[in-house]
Amino acid sequence: MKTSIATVSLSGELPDKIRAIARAGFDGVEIFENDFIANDLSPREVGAMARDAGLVVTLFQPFRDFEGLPEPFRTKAFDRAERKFDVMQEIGTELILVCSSVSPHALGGIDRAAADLRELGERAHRRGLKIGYEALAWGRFINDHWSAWEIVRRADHPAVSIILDSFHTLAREVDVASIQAIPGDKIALVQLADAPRLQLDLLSWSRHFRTMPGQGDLPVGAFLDAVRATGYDGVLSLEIFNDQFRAGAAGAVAVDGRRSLILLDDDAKRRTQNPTGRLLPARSPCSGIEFIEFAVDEGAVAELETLVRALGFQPKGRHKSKNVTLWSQNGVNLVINSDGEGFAHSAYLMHGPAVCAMCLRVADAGAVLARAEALLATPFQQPVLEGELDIPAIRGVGGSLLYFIDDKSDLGRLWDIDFEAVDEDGANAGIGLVRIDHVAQSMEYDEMLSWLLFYTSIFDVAKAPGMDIADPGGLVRSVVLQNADGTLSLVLNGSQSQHTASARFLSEFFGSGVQHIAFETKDIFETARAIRAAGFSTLPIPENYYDDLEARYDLPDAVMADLRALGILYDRDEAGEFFQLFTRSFADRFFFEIVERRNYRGFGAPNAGVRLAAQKRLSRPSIIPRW
Ligand SMILES: O=C(O)c1ccc(O)c(O)c1
Ligand SMILES: [Mg+2]
Repeated sequence: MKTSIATVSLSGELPDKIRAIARAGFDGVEIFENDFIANDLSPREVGAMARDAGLVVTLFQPFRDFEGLPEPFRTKAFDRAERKFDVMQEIGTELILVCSSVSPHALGGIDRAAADLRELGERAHRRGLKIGYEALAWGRFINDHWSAWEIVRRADHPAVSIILDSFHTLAREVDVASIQAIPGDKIALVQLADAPRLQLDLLSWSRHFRTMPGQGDLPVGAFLDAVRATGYDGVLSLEIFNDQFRAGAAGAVAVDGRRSLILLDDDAKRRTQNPTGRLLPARSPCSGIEFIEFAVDEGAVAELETLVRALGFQPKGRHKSKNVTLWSQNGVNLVINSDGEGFAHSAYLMHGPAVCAMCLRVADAGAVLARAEALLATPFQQPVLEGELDIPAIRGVGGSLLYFIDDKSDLGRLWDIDFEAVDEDGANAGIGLVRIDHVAQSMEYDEMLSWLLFYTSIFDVAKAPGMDIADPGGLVRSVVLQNADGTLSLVLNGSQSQHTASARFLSEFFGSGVQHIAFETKDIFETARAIRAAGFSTLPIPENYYDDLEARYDLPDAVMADLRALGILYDRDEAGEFFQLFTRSFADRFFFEIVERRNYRGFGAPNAGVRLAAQKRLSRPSIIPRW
């Protein structure tokens, strides 16, 4: 697979874009005309810069409003094209993208357009250049690949082919099967882009909201399958108009682009009967989170231990060579690391008391690491002592670590190998927590698509439709990623406002990370009472909330009374019921949630605004006087 990306997809000036594209490992670059015009290097210098960076210039684009013009516009359009051919020859690229006309002067008529393209093809041919004709979804007369193909077919010139762009086809819901009627050797280039489903006019949707394949909702995989069925084996090029990406870090966006193409290609190969070429290691099934690790210092360790003890955890193991303790309850494991060296200590110095790592239980840890590396994740290693395990790990959100263990190697005996068992009170079964239900990570809004692709590409998790949740300081975007049996659920939260809890978390915490961890209990009322008995109060919930619950649902009086007394929130869907409560936050950094599910698959979204407001009241004095 040869890959390329349009310069319009990235931030910066043309040289920055070219460097970022080369560094991310693309084979080629599409020079977007506006980027070229605004830059002060000559066409020759731009071409040399791309080639020196190891890139082929796959395309010069776009050439607008060409076909179907009456005179004198027609002659002018051909003159303009000749000038662009000059530029292309200096840059050293063969192919120009002609996009379907939106000109008010254009006349319709397939044969008129075909004749214009034939003549343009002939002129290009004389200079050793080629034309690729693309239908813009909002083109005046030509707005789908099928009509564009009819024009290219009738132009009937060896230098005139079609350019397919997944956005234009999928946004209009043109049947991708029709692509298979186009001969592969008449496809000059394939541009790929995804997008979230939005109720928006096609042009605004395309110019502002395109995403990398896999980050949106469009069936880009089905589009690629149809393209491949034509025999097309040429370049796959990303063309992503996206406001966030234009403002983001070019290097990171380029890496996301490469990741999306590696994934798309691998997924496509897997769908074919006899995949050729090398496949990535398959997504290894994940059966849950083996442990969550907190980095603290000697000062905070006692406070955190008091909290986790109140939540029913008992010390069960001590690391053989580090200041690290395993706290457990019914197979739910928390690791508290207050060692003065190593990764956790660096994480503590950087972020304060925080979750510094999570460990996933997978079928094959080595395969997950290999897949992650092939998908451009950053592996992590630190020295371990003789006899201790070297647990495979990669960098995750906010520089934290994701460890992987499996049962097919010694990694499955982690607690026996690296830890010495402790048993203070073997009979203590905790307060009923049985599972890590989900982990919520806060991040910059602009990072969300990147981490979404990171998780969905490496693991067997799928995204649920995103939601906007009202924080008193603004809206918070929330996306749930979950595997099929629900053993791994990750919630990504980000907000554009600077005033939400999510945003405050980032600024005070020096970066993204875990903001809360939810545990499942089989009896939330008992669990809530046990937390109270341990001397901890939970997040206070306003009476107004309970009055509303009472009005909405016919819950028995005794249940209502317990909900009120214990600060438990409630939700219901078609399938079942949901109960949740929250601890007060630890060091104003992170908090725990406890949930009880009775056939309910969601996350209590209707309650999130109430929770956020309650946390806001506790977190710090409001600047708005209360009277
Ligand atoms: O938005 C546009 O005008 C535009 C230009 C060139 C393309 O290849 C495209 O897909 C869209
Ligand atoms: Mg395009």
